[in-house]
Amino acid sequence: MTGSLPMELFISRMPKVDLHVHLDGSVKPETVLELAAAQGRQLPAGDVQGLLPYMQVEEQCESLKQYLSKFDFVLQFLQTAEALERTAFEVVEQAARHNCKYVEVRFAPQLHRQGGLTVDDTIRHVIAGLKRGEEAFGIGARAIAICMRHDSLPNNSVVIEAAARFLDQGLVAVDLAGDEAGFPAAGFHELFGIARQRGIPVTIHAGEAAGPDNIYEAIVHLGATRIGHGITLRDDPAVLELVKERQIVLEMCPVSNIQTKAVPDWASYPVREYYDQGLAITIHTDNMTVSGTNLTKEYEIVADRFGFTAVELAAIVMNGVNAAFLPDEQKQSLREAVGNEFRALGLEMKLGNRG
Ligand SMILES: O=c1[nH]cnc2c1ncn2[C@@H]1O[C@H](CO)[C@@H](O)[C@H]1O
Ligand SMILES: [Zn+2]
Repeated sequence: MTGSLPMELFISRMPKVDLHVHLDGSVKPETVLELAAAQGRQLPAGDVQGLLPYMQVEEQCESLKQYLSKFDFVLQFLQTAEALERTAFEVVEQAARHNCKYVEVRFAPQLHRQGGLTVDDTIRHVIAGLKRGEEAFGIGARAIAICMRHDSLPNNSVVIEAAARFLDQGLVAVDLAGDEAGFPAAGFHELFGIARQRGIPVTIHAGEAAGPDNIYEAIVHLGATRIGHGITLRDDPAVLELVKERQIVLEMCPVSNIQTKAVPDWASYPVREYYDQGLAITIHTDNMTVSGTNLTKEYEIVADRFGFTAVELAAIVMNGVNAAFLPDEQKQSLREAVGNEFRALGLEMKLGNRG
């Protein structure tokens, strides 16, 4: 029941959270125009329409690798304090526009050092932008630091050690992203051992471009309590059972998952299957610009294609609230704020789909 609201309106108005959104994949083309001018850099096009092909994947994207090639262009402009602060602020702005109440913005510090910034600098500037966004838009925003799969152990260790210094200062977790098929999770035991030692929460991209063994590795050996995507989970019933048992959260990003060919088509997308099995699934954007998406669109698609009701969508949002890397007290106020908004939309809700 959505009360008297048509589904589309309900979805656009409902409170949401985005726990999986990359900073460099969510830069507005308008902003690149201004950053390029300020930085004295040449652009291949002088307007938003002309820039889009450099920033957004084509319909016929074949793989995660091809998808990842889109990030090179935008990263040139994200090498200064100003650019990091501004783009972090603007991710919060874009999220707030879709009535997102809380956003965890992830980025890879080592990809932003060509202008001489240290890893600590990059984290500081991103957090500053998120804080300004929190104040301007009245929503919550935290950072997640990403280690890149192709990077060296020393470089990635610096990221984890820096993350430890910013823990509870605006940064809440660490992640591993990049070419999953080329660099499986098993190669990162030592790196994420540091995260465990330092007590940093972990989410790992896994089961997106490789099999469920990567999900197993991420949970058992890398300490992940949340999994980015986890699409291939159904290929191994034992790993699926482990995810269920440990209440591991799946950060699903439908539009991106279709583009990277995590599944060949919508008919094989497992969101309904996972939900009905009682897995703690959540819905996010991954990369608003690269994927050409936003939170409203993601929820519209799953509602449309998989027949999720308003009550079910609310349960998915609540799964996200429960999975936020926030201290209990802050999570509780987020839960109350989100619950109140659902009630104002005429929905009596249960908290998540796990009963
Ligand atoms: O869906 C994804 N899977 C794996 N890696 C990704 C995905 N989206 C973005 N990145 C990678 O994360 C870096 C830091 O944000 C991006 O530059 C991109 O290489
Ligand atoms: Zn991602």
